[in-house]
Amino acid sequence: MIPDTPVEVLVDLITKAKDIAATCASVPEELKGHLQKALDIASGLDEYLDRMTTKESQPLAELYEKTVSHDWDQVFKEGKTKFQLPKECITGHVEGQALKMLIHMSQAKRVLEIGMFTGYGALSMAEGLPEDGCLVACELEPYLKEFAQPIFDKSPHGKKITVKIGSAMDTLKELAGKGDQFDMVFIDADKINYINYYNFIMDSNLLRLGGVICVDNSLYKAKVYLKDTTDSNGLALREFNQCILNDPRVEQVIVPLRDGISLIRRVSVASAKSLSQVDITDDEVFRGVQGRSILDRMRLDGKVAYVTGGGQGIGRAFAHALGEAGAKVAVVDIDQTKAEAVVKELFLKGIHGIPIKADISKADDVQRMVDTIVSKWGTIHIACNNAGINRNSASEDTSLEEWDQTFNVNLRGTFMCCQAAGRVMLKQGYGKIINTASMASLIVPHPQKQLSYNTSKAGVVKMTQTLGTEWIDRGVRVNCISPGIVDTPLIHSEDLRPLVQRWLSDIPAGRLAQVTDLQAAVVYLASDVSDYMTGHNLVIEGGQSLW
Ligand SMILES: C[S@@+](CC[C@H](N)C(=O)[O-])C[C@H]1O[C@@H](n2cnc3c(N)ncnc32)[C@H](O)[C@@H]1O
Repeated sequence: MIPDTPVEVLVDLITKAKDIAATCASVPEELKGHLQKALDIASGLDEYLDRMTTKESQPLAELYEKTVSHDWDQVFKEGKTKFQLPKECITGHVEGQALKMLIHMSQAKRVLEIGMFTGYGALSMAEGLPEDGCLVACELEPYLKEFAQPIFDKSPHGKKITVKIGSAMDTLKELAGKGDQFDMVFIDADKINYINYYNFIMDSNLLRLGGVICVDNSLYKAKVYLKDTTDSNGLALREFNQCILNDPRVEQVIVPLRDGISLIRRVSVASAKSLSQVDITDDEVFRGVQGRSILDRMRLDGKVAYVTGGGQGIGRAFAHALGEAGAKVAVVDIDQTKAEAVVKELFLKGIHGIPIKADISKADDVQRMVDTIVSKWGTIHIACNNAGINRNSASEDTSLEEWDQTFNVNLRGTFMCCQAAGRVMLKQGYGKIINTASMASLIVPHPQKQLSYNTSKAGVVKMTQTLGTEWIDRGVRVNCISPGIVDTPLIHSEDLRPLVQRWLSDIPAGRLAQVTDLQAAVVYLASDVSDYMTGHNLVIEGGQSLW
């Protein structure tokens, strides 16, 4: 077996040294013992890594078997491939799993592979991609696409892979011409061209900012650092590694796995500025506020939030959205079981949550809610006052009981939440309050009759405007979201079905709102990017209030 990695070279050399020592009487036993130990360490490493790495999927195992048992010399002799392809080309189990892990960790969605061979690396990476992820694999040899495709077709992840046959450089030019961009690139083709691929990828923006290039064989059997190297591939990779080290646009680390994998990350634009010929305005727009890109700035990591009415519908969607953005979330609901169920859902997604039972129309409950959160997590940064009720009646028949009930929850309850959370926020000079109002604060939705609801929600907007202006100079922003008609199970009831048809004809968007349509708005209002917004009523109603 020809040694293919630095460790395999070591094993080869130590084995030779040990064989020589065994035939030589003058070699001390201690030296023989050290040689044996060194051999055990070096020869056991790859086998141990293989054994301790999560088992590959069935399609990958099949692809591996099919590749290593194929007669590649015969294929070449028959003229089916332009080049003689050694089966050792294959990425293999440990490296394949490492690539898949990198895809997961970087949350890459678009991946480019240069040099696919039989597709082991491509399928490993595809397994790490989300459902809507995609991987473009460049390969010179048409034979390899035919070889890999039947196994891709057997895998549920194979549909994410598009194979582009031809010279990789031609494919790169085609992709760049279309304005394509990737989160991760795996370079594993002709070594001499690595530097050309790299330069083209960087110069044509094929790699997004923050994206990663993985380069295989960057230790090239240790030839990159051995002084007596004359091998052209070894010298090319030595030069390649040095070029990357000198490039201010990226940072790199070489992981000594198998034949070495370089991880090269495209870093912030600020460090690349020196390469630019154009006059750059080096400000927060260019660098990002505190060096953070717009999506980063919308993250809520470390923030403490609560959502009232969080046990279902819009509140549940808000709780998930805030949690996905990084916040810890107290799920508050009058129904303890529903609050607990949502907290369990959050937990499954790795989000910290606590369930709190509270009736927001009761002052004691509201104060207990705030105290529970503060004693558990120390503070409150984001208060989503979402709980509300909706009763329908013709105004001439509206009872005072209905009016009071509606106002007690929708307006008085929301005020008590704003006040109790606001006191915590004002003390710390920071807070985001997001109230759920309604499109009914702007228009009179019809044909249903809901005077008390409409009026209470108009009150929520005015309260939001007043608090928003009163507290902004002490770091507390108060805004509200006004959803249009939201698609909930209630709406599909026998009674309401005729109304839905009426409503739809009133909505330019041609459909009701889904709770997921409202999620980005709550994250936006909860994050620092909306700091200049206060007292605002963010209307999300598919255009209904405009008709
Ligand atoms: C080391 S193998 C790739 C192994 C593969 N990444 C895997 O996961 O098993 C290198 C592959 O690059 C392809 N290749 C070489 N030069 C190329 C070029 N200029 N354009 C496209 N593919 C090329 C070869 O045909 C070969 O299949």
